[in-house]
Order: sequence, then structure tokens, then C-alpha cells
Amino acid sequence: MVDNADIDDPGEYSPVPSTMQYKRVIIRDDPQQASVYIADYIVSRIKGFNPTETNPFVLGLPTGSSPEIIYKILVQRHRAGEISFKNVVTFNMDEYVGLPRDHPESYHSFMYKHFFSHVDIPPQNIHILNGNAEDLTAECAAFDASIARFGGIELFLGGVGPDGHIAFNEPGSSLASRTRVKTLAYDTILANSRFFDNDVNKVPRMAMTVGVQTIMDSREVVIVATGAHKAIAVQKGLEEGVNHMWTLSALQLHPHPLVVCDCDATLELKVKTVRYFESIEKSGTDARTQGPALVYRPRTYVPAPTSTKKTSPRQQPTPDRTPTKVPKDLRINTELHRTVEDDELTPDSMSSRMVDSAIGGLDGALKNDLIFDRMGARMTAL
Ligand SMILES: N[C@@H]1[C@@H](O)[C@H](O)[C@@H](COP(=O)(O)O)O[C@@H]1O
Repeated sequence: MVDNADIDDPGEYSPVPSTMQYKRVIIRDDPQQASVYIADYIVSRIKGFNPTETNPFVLGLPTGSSPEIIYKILVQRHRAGEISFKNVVTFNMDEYVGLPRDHPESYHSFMYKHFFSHVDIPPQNIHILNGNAEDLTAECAAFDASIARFGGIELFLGGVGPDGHIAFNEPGSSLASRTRVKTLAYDTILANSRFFDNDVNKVPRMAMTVGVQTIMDSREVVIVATGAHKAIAVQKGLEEGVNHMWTLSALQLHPHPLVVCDCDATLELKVKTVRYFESIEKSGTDARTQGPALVYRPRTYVPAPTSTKKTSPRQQPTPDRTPTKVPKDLRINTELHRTVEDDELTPDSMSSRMVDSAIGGLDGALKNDLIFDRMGARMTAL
């Protein structure tokens, strides 16, 4: 990303990759300050868009502990009357497969607990993949079709896994992927076991996730990366080449990526890289407060069928995601019926871990081994 940061011309706010690119890395002292930056940024983008019922702001959203603070601040801004989500449509990036919707660790539960229940977003504007759908492939295709029906995603907020994954696009994911079912890498299962009583056996093995290309199709991507455990991912994603083993790195090819880190997440970056991006911000290209406003292009918008029926969050029906009309000019391929991971690699080391981890009793041994040889080594290196 560094060598390609031709930020002198922010260009048009266009989903089409062009030579006019505007890459930003913002560094703040701690997760709180990084989250304030992002929350304010999202608020300013929504306000600048001036959404209406017929032209809503389409926002992609993540789960995870990093975005929790961002949601808290957004809720505070909403309560203070600074922002309304009435004309915002959301698409969540992922959901576990097979976990009941009302399980406390489902991404449905997470989103309502931390965000949706506290703001004025209409339930029919919320889109979260149904990890219990009978036909998961059809569910994924319908999700992409629904994004297309809304004219694509305006801003996709995401986190990053310690192994560099965005959404659940694990190492080896195709950079051309769209929404589909993925087997989780053992590192991710291990990382997420903290939400499941630290028991890797309780973590679902599969998830549905938007693809790397789904994220790349959005007009702007904002990534939050906080903590020393994200430092390697940030370094690989920003300083090294585009690589499907660190899917964050795909953003190097996006026209409007914004990565917001705390200091700890930059620990593996070269001082030169950090200084470079700090100087960019100082020289007046902080898009939130100083930089030139992005120009919103009119989008082809096909309104979703609306329902006036009130539902409680838990009973929220799966929206009708079969589009009656999909704009022809959209680049989103809605005809994805390939089988799971057709075009993706699962590194040998990971697939063998997955097989072994299914055998009772081996998880503990593997866990120790992994902590030692992967995460442990990274942490000592810090
Ligand atoms: N699918 C989610 C990702 O979307 C998230 O970015 C990652 C990191 O989460 P955290 O912010 O908790 O470190 O966790 C999960 O794997």
C-alpha cells in the first residue's frame, strides 16, 4: 500500500478502480481514540450522503471485539441526536453456520446487543446472513443479489483477524470471492474460542461470509485494527504485496481504503511507513476534517420490498432477498452457485489441523502447539 499511495488526487468517489486513488492509514494512541475517529468518520459520511428512504446509505458492518467501541460511540452519537440510521441499510459481513440465531455468540445477537437495538434503524433495513438456511449457497447468492439491488455498498466497515483475514476470508481465500460458506482456519477458531468459554470445540467450524471481492466492490472500505496481536496482519497487509494468504492486502487495490490503527497495531510496521502516513494526515488529507469531500455519484437504486409489519429483533424474518430487478450496470456477480471453496486454497497445514481438531482430545495438544509456534512466536517477536 505504501508504494502505491498516490494520494495527491482523491478523485471521484467511484466504485470503479481508477488511477485516482486515496489510501489512508490513520494512527491513534489507543483503541478508544481509533474508534472515535471511525465513528465520527461514519457519521460524517452518512450525513454527507444525505440519505432518504428511496436513496439510503448502504453500510457494511462487522462483528468482533474491535468494533464494539465503535458501535458504542455511534449509539452515543445517535442518542445525542447527531445521527439517524432511519435511512441506512446495513449488510453484515458474516455469520456462523449452524449456531442458533438467538445464541448469545451469534452475530445476529451481537449486532442487536451492541447496535441495532439502540438506534432507529428499521428492521427491514437490516441484512444478516442466515446461518441456518436450508440452502446455504442460495442464501449467499440471495445476499449478494440483495446488495446489488441496493446499488452496492457505500462504506464497508471491517475488522481484521490476527492472521490478516477480513470478514471470514481466511488465508488462502480467493481474492475474487463473493459471499459463500467458508471453513474457519484453526487460528480463527482458536482466536474466537474466547467467546465460547475458551473451548475450541464449541466454536462453529463453518461460517458464511461476504467475499474479498464483495468488500472490494464497495465504494469505500474502513478497517479497524487495534492491539499488538494485529501488528503482523497490518504489516503484511500494508507493506507487503497483494496476497491471498493475508486477505487484508487486497485493499491495496481498492480506490478508497482507510485503515485506522492504534499504536500497538503498528508495532511491526517500518518507522518509515508510520512516518509516511502520519505526514499524510498532517499535510491535510484527513478526509474526515480536512480533506476534500468525496463526491457521491448517483446510484442505480432498486427499492427493496418493504414491510410495515413490526417484528421483534429475535423474530426478525429473513427478508425476501429475491430481487425482482437487478440493475444491469452493476459489477456484482449475482450468479454465484459454485460449490464451497471451489477456487480456494486451504493451506496443507491448516487443513490437517482441521481434520485433527475434529478428533477429541487432540485440540488441547494442538492448541498449545499453535500458541507456541504461531501466536506465541509472533508475540515474542514484538
Ligand atoms: N469474522 C470476524 C472478523 O470480521 C473480525 O474482523 C475478526 C477479528 O475480531 P476482533 O475484532 O474481535 O479481533 O474476528 C472474526 O473472525
